[in-house]
Amino acid sequence: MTIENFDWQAREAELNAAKAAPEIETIEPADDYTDAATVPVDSAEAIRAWNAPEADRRAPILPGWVLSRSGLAAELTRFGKLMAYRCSYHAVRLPVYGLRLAAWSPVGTARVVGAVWRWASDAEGRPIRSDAVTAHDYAAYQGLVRLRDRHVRFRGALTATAALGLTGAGLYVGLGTPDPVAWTALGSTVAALGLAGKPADKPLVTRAVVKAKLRPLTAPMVEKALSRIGIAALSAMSKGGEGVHFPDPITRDGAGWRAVIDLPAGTTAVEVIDKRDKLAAALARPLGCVWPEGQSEVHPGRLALWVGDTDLAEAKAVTWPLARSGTVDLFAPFPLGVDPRGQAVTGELMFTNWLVGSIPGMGKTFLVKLPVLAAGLDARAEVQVFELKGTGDLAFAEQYATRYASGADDDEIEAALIALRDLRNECKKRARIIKDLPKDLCPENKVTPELASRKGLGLHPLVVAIDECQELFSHPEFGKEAAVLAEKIVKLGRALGVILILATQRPDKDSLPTGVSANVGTRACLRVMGQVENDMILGTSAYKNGIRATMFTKRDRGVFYLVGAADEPLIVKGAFVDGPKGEAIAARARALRIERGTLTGHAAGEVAATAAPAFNLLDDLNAVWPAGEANVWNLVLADRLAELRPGVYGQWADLADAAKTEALTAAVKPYGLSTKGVSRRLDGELTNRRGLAKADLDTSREGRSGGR
Ligand SMILES: Nc1ncnc2c1ncn2[C@@H]1O[C@H](COP(=O)(O)OP(=O)(O)OP(=O)(O)O)[C@@H](O)[C@H]1O
Repeated sequence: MTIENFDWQAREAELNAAKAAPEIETIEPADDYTDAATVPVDSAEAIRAWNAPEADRRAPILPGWVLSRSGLAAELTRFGKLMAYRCSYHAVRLPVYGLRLAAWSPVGTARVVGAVWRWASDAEGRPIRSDAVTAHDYAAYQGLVRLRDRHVRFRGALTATAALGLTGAGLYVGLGTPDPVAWTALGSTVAALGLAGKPADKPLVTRAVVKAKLRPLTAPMVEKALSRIGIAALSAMSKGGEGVHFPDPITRDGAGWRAVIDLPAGTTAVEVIDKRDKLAAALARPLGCVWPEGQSEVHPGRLALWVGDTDLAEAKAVTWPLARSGTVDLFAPFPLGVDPRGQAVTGELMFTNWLVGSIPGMGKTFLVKLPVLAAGLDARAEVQVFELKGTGDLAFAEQYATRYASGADDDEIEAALIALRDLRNECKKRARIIKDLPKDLCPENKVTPELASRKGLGLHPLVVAIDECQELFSHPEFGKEAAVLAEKIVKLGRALGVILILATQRPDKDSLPTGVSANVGTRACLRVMGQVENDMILGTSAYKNGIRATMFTKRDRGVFYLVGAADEPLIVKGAFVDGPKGEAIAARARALRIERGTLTGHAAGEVAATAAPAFNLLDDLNAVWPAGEANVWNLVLADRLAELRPGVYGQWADLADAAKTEALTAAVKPYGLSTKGVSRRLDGELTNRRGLAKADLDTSREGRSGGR
């Protein structure tokens, strides 16, 4: 449209109509709005109608440390030790305090005598009497003098009596035979006079405990610290931006303070966790005292900040409650360590596999010791240990383990592989046993404590620990098979009482199969250097959710994130069991097995299972058997076996058909299996070759598997 043909009249009418319209548009519900921005977004009706879910959060009646036995013991011990220290400190200095009091007592005597004299002579009335004289008010003066005389008479008599009494007592003490009462009276009098004569600027006792500059955590402190850690939304607080909110009061929690904070809208707890070191600097506390955690179940912007009195890394090593005595029921939790508040943390072994990871030297092997020892202290459990570093860190387990190997060579790595193969078969065997059990004995199709306790049934807990498992999984020859087996065991063994504990110092996808890391239930991660390792051990998205073992420093030995043991991820300082203690506990584990009659395998001096043949032909045949076939030719089976395990049967693949048939016939003979003629139609012609029957194979396998 050009300016010439613009309809001025229409436009003017439009403007007039607009002027006449009311300034505020009233909105009727039935209006047909075309402009969404004009629709009110807060509906009072909807708010009224909303039946809000119960969201009260109740503060605990008693602080956490009172309810936990270890927390209470820790607080009482701390208080008792402090008191004992204070008493000894002052007891040693008692003579000095006595001398000080004796030295000050003459001045004290003078002060007391002066005060008594002023009182007895009614000295306080003197200024008023002087005022009456100055004012020539003789009547008032006479009244005051009478009052004074009355006072002086009464007070003088009282003072004289007291003085006589004290003099008598003094003479009695001084001239009579000294007795404890007399000495106590004298000492108390001198002490009281000494205190009365104490110069105002000199203390009698020196301070036993000079308080560290620890101040209670307060809201302004937290706000100030948060505004200094370099997060824009938090820095804006000091310039009048949106502040943080404290939904709960800051409370004492264990040996530290706990603040729950709602961060400004749009800021997540993870952002703060990421800046833990800056937060510690802003609070002027050691890094090991400052433990921020997210509470994503409430909302991602909720931060729980715990500031301890002492550095977790500096704290004394945690004693394992089972170190001296006690047994374990693997169907119940066993002690693992303490959280930063000092509260006990437990772990479980039944129905959950374990994955432990960290960079070298942070306490991984010490942590693996705990479940291995706990399994030892349950006499029902069969324990197998493979320590593929070769330093013998888990050698204590030789006392009770059915299989044990320590070393970084192929022999030990192969021993671990053989154990995995056998575990896989054990899983199959147990699955069959469980399937055949009456439903009332095994309602959930998994091992129960009763079933695990039945001797001979073969459903006892079977715990297999592989330390430095990256050596196995990244092995050029055994790695692939081990990965497949471990994944199957981790997935199937759990309910069958077959538990794997895997520890690695190289959590990457070549050293730790993703099928294994994705299916493990209990994860413990000591210090790692990056997000990938963190998530490999603690689970996908752990890093994103603020569960970051990267925040541990190199001083945090034995400190780890534990996921899967409780509803929430926990920071734990693991119990410390040194070499001699480990041996002593293992000796108890051995004694328990001897008593129950379950000491077998390596610990019983039998030729280690690691020396067993590197394969079990019958199980391998079962694994490659074509589904649904009753009889199969040898040469088909030989080809399949060669494919399954090239390192063992690979040479058969190159043989002629007849030689293949012969080789397998010879190989199965020692197992009591014999071949028979099996007919097949080949290119329309019926061909007969040597083969095996599934029924015969099953009978032989049944015959070889025994119960524990
Ligand atoms: N719970 C703990 N409390 C205190 N110190 C511990 C704890 N666990 C381990 N440490 C210390 O950490 C050191 C290293 O522990 P450990 O040998 O278990 O490390 P690692 O991670 O297994 O190392 P590598 O991967 O090289 O085998 C130990 O010598 C021990 O002194």
